[in-house]
Amino acid sequence: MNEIFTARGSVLIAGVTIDGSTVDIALDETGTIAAIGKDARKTIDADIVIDGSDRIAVPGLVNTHTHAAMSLLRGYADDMILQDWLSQKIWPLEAHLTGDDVYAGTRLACLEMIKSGTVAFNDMYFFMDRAAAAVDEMGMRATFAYGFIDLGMEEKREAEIKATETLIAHIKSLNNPRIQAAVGPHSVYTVSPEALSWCGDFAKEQNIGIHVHLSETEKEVVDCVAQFGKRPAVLLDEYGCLTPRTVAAHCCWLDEAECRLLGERGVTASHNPASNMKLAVNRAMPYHWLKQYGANIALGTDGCSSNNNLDLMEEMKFAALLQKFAWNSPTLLPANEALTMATAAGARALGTGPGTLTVGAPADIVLLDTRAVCNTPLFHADSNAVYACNGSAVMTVLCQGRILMHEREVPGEEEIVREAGDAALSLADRAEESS
Ligand SMILES: C[C@H]1O[C@@H](n2cnc3c(O)ncnc32)[C@H](O)[C@@H]1O
Ligand SMILES: [Zn+2]
Repeated sequence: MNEIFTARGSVLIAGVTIDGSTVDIALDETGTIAAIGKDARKTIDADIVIDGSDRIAVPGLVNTHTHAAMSLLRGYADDMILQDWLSQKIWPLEAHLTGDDVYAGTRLACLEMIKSGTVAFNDMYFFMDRAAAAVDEMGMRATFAYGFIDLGMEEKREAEIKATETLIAHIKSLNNPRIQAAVGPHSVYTVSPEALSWCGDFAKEQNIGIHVHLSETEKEVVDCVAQFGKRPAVLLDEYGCLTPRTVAAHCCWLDEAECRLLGERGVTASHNPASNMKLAVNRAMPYHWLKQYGANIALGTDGCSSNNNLDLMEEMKFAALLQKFAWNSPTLLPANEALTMATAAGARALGTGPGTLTVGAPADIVLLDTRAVCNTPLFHADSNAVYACNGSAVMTVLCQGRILMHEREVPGEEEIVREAGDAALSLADRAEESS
């Protein structure tokens, strides 16, 4: 293994391009950006030097909505409508998941995210203690929520409460600043009002965030209004589930008043354009209203079964294009705003720092290849990053100053891919046998 992955200490990224200027970035031993500038190399006696020539530095990307271990379900069930997809294909398969599957799937997801420039993600799934172990080994940051689904059944609610409490106690016991916990009520159509109320109270008591699917489909809104007499965001608010630490995924069918509500509560709306288009949810998140009312707007990929990859570089382009197309406005969501969604807004959502390349910020840094075809010519770096490149332009990734990928090499890649492939086949076999 390249010794750059095992060496510890201060790091110098020498002669890298930021905003069109060539500078050094000096990182101290704690993984913090200590200096940026032409003479930053003089501020440290670097243990590790990374050559930054032919590289553009951007902040590490943050994926604010995914189900990482669904990497095992990539291509398992495509081209279906959401309710059928979940109830006929995904949930029956997930009933056979084991902790070992989630560990293997999360490692594959981490590998894929690292290779496309993501350093942190917001995860909602099952066996999250094993997902956390995978993330710790891979060196990324993540926030883990157990996917709470009670379907209105009291017995199930008790079990989901226990699973949530157990996960949060476990994550807190790790005392690892890269690994956080959240409460994860799946949605208003799978979680009873009693359970939503418990989730809101528990998140407040534990001083942690909430991760929820919100207004993904028109059916969700219509059914919610028919059952409860109010729209999904209003319902969530009633039960204390809209807070400055809530990440609401999708938000496609919010009306203007709900966008104002999200803005007032300081909620993060996680836009997942590829998943929304693939599942044909038939409306794009109202970016313009959410922006107007001050909501934090970030980006997510959703799981690998509805995307079908975890490349946030690609997702920036989907976001910018979908918004323009859906709302008939070529000026909506320009490249610099797509980059902000994928970096600073995501970091704000998960509390992982400013999500910018600034002195004092965590050294979560991605180096893009200026010699890649997608970066030639290089009139506007933001434009190329959003509209021309995908994750394959990412050459080096650092998280908290630790080098996770260098020159596209990630330690252990072959074994991670092999084990995840085996786990996916075995999972599908077990599901097949029982059907
Ligand atoms: C945590 C549970 O959420 C399921 N899931 C994955 N993608 C979506 C989606 O787009 N909408 C709703 N639910 C989703 C996942 O399979 C788990 O069961
Ligand atoms: Zn989802």
